[in-house]
Amino acid sequence: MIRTENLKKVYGKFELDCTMSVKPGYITGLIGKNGSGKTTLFKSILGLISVDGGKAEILGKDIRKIGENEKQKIGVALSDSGFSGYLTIKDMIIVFRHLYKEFDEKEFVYQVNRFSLPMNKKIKDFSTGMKARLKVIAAMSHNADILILDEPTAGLDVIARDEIIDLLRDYMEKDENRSILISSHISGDIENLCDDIYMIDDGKIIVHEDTDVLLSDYGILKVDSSMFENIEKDYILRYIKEGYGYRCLTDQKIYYKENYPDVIIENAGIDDLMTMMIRGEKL
Ligand SMILES: Nc1ncnc2c1ncn2[C@@H]1O[C@H](COP(=O)(O)OP(=O)(O)OP(=O)(O)O)[C@@H](O)[C@H]1O
Repeated sequence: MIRTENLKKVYGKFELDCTMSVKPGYITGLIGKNGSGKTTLFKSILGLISVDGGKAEILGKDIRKIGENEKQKIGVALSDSGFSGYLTIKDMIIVFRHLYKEFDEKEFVYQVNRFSLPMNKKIKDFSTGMKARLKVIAAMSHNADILILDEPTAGLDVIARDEIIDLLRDYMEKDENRSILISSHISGDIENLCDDIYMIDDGKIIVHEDTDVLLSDYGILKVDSSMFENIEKDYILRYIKEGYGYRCLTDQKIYYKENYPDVIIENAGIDDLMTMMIRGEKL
């Protein structure tokens, strides 16, 4: 549904260079620390900024050739843009009736009421949580096949984040060919929601893995210096020297469990993985 191939964007010393894909029926997560390039990648995919090389396709079409029909099938919520603060939800409904052929007004109003969003209040006076909920339900309001959501849970408390995650699950359940590309720097949100995870650092994809594989196969080994000298290193992706010895990231946890029963092996969450991939050294 989305495919990029060496999609490039240069801002001074920062260079985005990303190859990735979002498959139908999948929720694909993009995780990366602040400034790693998530918003730049989304804007490049959507053709909202000029790019410096590579390709991007949405729904099988080059982004530069995308027409009105395809645009109707994409729902977008970006982190640094939104609706004019001077509009109310009532005003937005009028805009959406004209903008989207498949605007589902009944469902949109249902969601607005469900989240107790005020119809007649100017959006600039909404709280962060209200604006975030509105962005997501607006992106979902017109029967899009694909949602592109940049940090939809940023700045929200845990309850509000869960609500948005539930909304996204409901959206996927309605049609098995829908897909979502979502970015976050909150690893828990990505881990709970996504089928497929890309990790971005300094504009480059550093890990791409199925969430299930990531949680089942990746692990952190804790070894002392002599064990570190002797252990099989073919499956160690990164290591960090610490007081007692070494922390090592592997994508073959079972191999070490079977062959080195005395070694402490912890499960690697997404935060551990990101820390190890970014701060750790390669052998
Ligand atoms: N319009 C711009 N002009 C110059 N540099 C930019 C511009 N937009 C982004 N950058 C730079 O590109 C890099 C990536 O920024 P980007 O906003 O894509 O990161 P991000 O991962 O979305 O960060 P965050 O999680 O903080 O939103 C940063 O170094 C940023 O300073």
